[in-house]
Amino acid sequence: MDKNAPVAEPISAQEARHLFAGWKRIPALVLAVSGGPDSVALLWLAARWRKSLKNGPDLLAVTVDHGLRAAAAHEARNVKRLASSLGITHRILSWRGPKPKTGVPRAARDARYELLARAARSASAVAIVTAHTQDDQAETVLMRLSRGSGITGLAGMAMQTERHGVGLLRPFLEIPKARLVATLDRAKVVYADDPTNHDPAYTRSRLRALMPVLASEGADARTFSRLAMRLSRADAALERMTDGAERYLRLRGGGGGGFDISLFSTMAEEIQVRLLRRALAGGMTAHSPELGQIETLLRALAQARSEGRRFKQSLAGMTVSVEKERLVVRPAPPRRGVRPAGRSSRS
Ligand SMILES: Nc1ncnc2c1ncn2[C@@H]1O[C@H](COP(=O)(O)OP(=O)(O)OP(=O)(O)O)[C@@H](O)[C@H]1O
Repeated sequence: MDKNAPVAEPISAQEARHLFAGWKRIPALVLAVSGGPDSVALLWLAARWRKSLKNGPDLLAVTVDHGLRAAAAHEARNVKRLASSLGITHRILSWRGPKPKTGVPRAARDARYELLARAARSASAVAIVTAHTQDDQAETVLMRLSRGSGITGLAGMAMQTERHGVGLLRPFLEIPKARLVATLDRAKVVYADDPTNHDPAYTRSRLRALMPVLASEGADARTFSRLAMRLSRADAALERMTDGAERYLRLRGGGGGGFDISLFSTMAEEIQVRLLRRALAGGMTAHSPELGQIETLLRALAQARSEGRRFKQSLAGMTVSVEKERLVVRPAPPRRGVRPAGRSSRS
C-alpha cells in the first residue's frame, strides 16, 4: 500500500442519496452481492438509503454460489446474515451443471448474470445493481487494451445497460474501491476476500497487479476511467454517424439488398467498419467477428476494387461479396457436417 496515498473518505449518506437518486421510482431492484467489499458496501449503503425513505424500491440481495470454492457457501451465508440484520431479503442461487475446463471466469460470469436476471424477473425487478468500481473499470480498459480492442471496447463498462432483457446498473463506476472499503471499515462491517482475485493464473489478476506501477507513472484508475468516459462519448457519436450513414446508403441505394459499393467506399473507414459489423451481426448465424478481422476484410475489399477484381470472402458465418456494384452480406451456406454456431457477445 502506498503510504503517500490520500486517505479514502467513506461514502456519506448524502453522497449515497445522490448515487441512488434515480432509483426512487423503481418498484424493485436486485442487488448483486458477492460477499466481497464492493458489493457488501453496496448492500450496506443501499439498505441505509432505503431505510431513510418512506417510499422506495423493494430491495432483494442475491448471492450466486458458483460452486468453485469451498469457502463460497460460507461467505454466502454471511451475506445472508448481514442482509437480514439490515432488513433486506436475500437469496442464494447456485450455478449447477458441468463447469468448463478453460475459460472458467467467463463461463461463471455468464451463468451469474443469467441467474441474477432470472431472480430479477421473478421478483418483478426491472434492474440488477452491481458494485463495479472505478478500479474495475480501469482493469477492464487495461484488459481490453491488451487484447487490442477498438473504441467500443475501450469505452469500458456502462453505468446503465441491459443484460438478458433486464437493466444493469453500476452506480459505483466512478467511485474508487478504497472509498467503499473505508465505508465498511467505519461502519465495522466485515466482508470476504476472494483469493481468486489475486490468483496469477487469471489475466485480470495479473493486470491488477500492474496497476500500482502504472499509477506511479500517472496512469491510475482515475485516468483509465476518464479515458473510458471519453471513448464512450466518442463511441456514441460514431454510432449516431453510422445510423446516418446507413440511412443515407439505403435512401441512395435504389432499393435491393446491400449497399452501393461506390458510396460505401467514400465513407470514413471507421464508419465502414461499423456498417460492416452491423451487417455481419444482422445475420445472427455466427459468433461476432473481431475488429481486426473486419479491418482485414475491408483492406482486402479496397485492394480488390483498386485492382478491378471480384470480391467474395467469408467472415463469422457470413459471406461478404460485391455483386453488380453492391456490397452484399448474407449468411454463408453451411459447410457440410458443421452445424450453425450460436452467437456470442461482442467484445
Ligand atoms: N458471486 C456473486 N454473486 C452476486 N453478485 C456477484 C458475484 N460476483 C460478482 N458479483 C457482482 O458483480 C460485481 C463485479 O464483480 P467482479 O468484478 O468479481 O466480476 P466480473 O466478473 O469481473 O464482473 P463483470 O461480470 O461485469 O465483468 C460485484 O461487485 C457484484 O456486484
